[in-house]
Amino acid sequence: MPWPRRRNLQTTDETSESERLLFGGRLRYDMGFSRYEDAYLHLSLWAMARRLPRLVGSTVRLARAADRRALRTVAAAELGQGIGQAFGLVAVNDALAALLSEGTTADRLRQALPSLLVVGVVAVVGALLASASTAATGRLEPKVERLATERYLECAARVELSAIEDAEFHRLLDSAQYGASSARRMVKYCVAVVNGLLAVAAAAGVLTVLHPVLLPLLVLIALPRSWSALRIARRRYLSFHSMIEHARAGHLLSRLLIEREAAQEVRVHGVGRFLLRHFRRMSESAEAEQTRLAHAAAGTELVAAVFTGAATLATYAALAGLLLTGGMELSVAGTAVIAIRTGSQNLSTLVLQLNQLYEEMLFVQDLDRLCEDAERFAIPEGGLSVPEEPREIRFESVSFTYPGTDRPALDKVSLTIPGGRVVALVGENGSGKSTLVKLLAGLHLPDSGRILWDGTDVTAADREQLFSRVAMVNQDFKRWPFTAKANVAIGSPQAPIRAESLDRAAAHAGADELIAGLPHGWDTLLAREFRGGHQLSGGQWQRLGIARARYRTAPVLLVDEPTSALDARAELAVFEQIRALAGEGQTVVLITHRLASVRHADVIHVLHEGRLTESGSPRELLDKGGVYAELFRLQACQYDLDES
Ligand SMILES: Nc1ncnc2c1ncn2[C@@H]1O[C@H](COP(=O)(O)OP(=O)(O)OP(=O)(O)O)[C@@H](O)[C@H]1O
Repeated sequence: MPWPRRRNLQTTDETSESERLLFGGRLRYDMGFSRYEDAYLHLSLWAMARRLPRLVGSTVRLARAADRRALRTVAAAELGQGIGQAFGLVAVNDALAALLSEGTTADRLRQALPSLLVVGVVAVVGALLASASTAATGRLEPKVERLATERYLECAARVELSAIEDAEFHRLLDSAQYGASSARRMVKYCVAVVNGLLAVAAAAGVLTVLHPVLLPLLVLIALPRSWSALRIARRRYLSFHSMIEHARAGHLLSRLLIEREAAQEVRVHGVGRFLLRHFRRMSESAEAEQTRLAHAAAGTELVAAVFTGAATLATYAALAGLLLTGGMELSVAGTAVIAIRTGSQNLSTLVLQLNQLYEEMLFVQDLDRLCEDAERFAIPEGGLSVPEEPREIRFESVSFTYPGTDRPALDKVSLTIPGGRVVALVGENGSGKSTLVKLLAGLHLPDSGRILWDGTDVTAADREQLFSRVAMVNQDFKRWPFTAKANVAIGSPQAPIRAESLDRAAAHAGADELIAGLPHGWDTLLAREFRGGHQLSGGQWQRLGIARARYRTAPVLLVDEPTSALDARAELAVFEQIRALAGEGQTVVLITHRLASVRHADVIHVLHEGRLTESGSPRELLDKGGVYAELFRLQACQYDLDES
């Protein structure tokens, strides 16, 4: 049974005005060119049936890892119910045969009594087993979801920074997040499918015994519905994938409307109405896609219903024919009707559950694929050891271009960062300073050239060790929505928290008074979205960020615009402190646009459009009269500063 042609799978075509204005164009993936289609969606009904055991197998493995005892209970209870159903049908057959036989009513009832008793016992045992299975499944499901979520988070956390910035990987992150809840539901559907299979097998067995022609007829009844269910599921999944970025954008708009950072502009500039209008437009596009899917599903279901009806008619016609030609007894025909009804009901339920299992499987496969990709993009483990206190860090003709861009952010940069000194990176916006720092920290690797920590090439270095040698405060350092204590201690998250180290780090960053003034001191929650949360100003956050980097006590400190939000006095104090660090042997790489603040740096490197244009001490650069000297004088004029 072939899958629908691609033409039928396209999502609604229009690009909304909102997509164009806010996001620069169409937010739909063209699934026709996607590898997903080939790899995972060319599934015929037969191929799907063949995959089923592997599918159930992988869920069972996950469930076994989650709770072996609960799994055993579920398996035993489901098997018991299946066997019970077969016994039940046979007993119904015997009871009917007894009831329809010759003799008085009392005799026939007496004859049928043992079989009726079996039917009753089977029903009671079945109910007990079903409740045992429900309890165990309820215990199992959340554990399976937790395991799958942990797997998702681990995969996401171990990849290179470039993967996180990659749109394709992001899409996978988006869709795979549903994998964990799908894994949870797969447990339920697996149980239901196994249960359904046993029930269908029981009905099929009874039907085959009654008359061999009845079994293929039963299958015929179920086929159209299976076809339609799988076709609809596949269409839905494909649509989900092609619309995933659109859905994310819609979600983003609704979040922007309520988030704190945007709240002021939302009100003063009237952005609320603007966002709401675009939210509505985006939602309308999504609704149009849902309508398209619903229409397609209705058509498919109608076709399936016609075939199911025809197959049912054929089945009952065959039964009537058998009765009329004497090919079947009346009592047997009675059981056959019951078995066909139960069997086709069971089959329909089975198909529905298989379909749900299939849909969930697609999302679990996304999670699998994420983990495969995460493996490919993973930050490698092990490597050359990185010196604990490097004498120098050298860039040798380093070039780097961000994935998806044409212009190199760094172009053949060669420079030296002497250990235990303050080195300033200076240059206009977009000249490559932050990129240089990211490469220095091992967050990106150079496309060409080498970065050497003494003799150790960063590309071959043990990256975990490299990260442990670096403390970082960048422009958009994370403002963790935790307590002040956690916000500083997170600088060294593996180490036990020491109060005196916290106080020292705070004093260093000029944050000691700030901490003392907080309502609960170090234990004050710095997230207004929680009850009792406290709001810090930008400059206060920056002090905490600096305290965090200080708390980490790594040999190399990378500070990117550390003082942009600080008042003049605090800025001066922070630079004093940073200079003092070099005195203690720490290497400091400092990015700032405040050139007066780097007058006391040991070395200044000036970048322009990704290239190194000047290097030297502040005095040398001023004397040289190049870009630094010009920028410095410009700023000095503004502040009426003297060169000295
Ligand atoms: N994650 C990224 N993906 C793609 N391009 C990037 C990324 N980050 C920076 N760039 C580009 O790389 C170039 C250098 O950026 P970088 O942030 O290193 O400059 P900078 O000197 O630190 O600028 P600023 O002074 O404004 O902070 C810019 O053209 C920027 O657009």
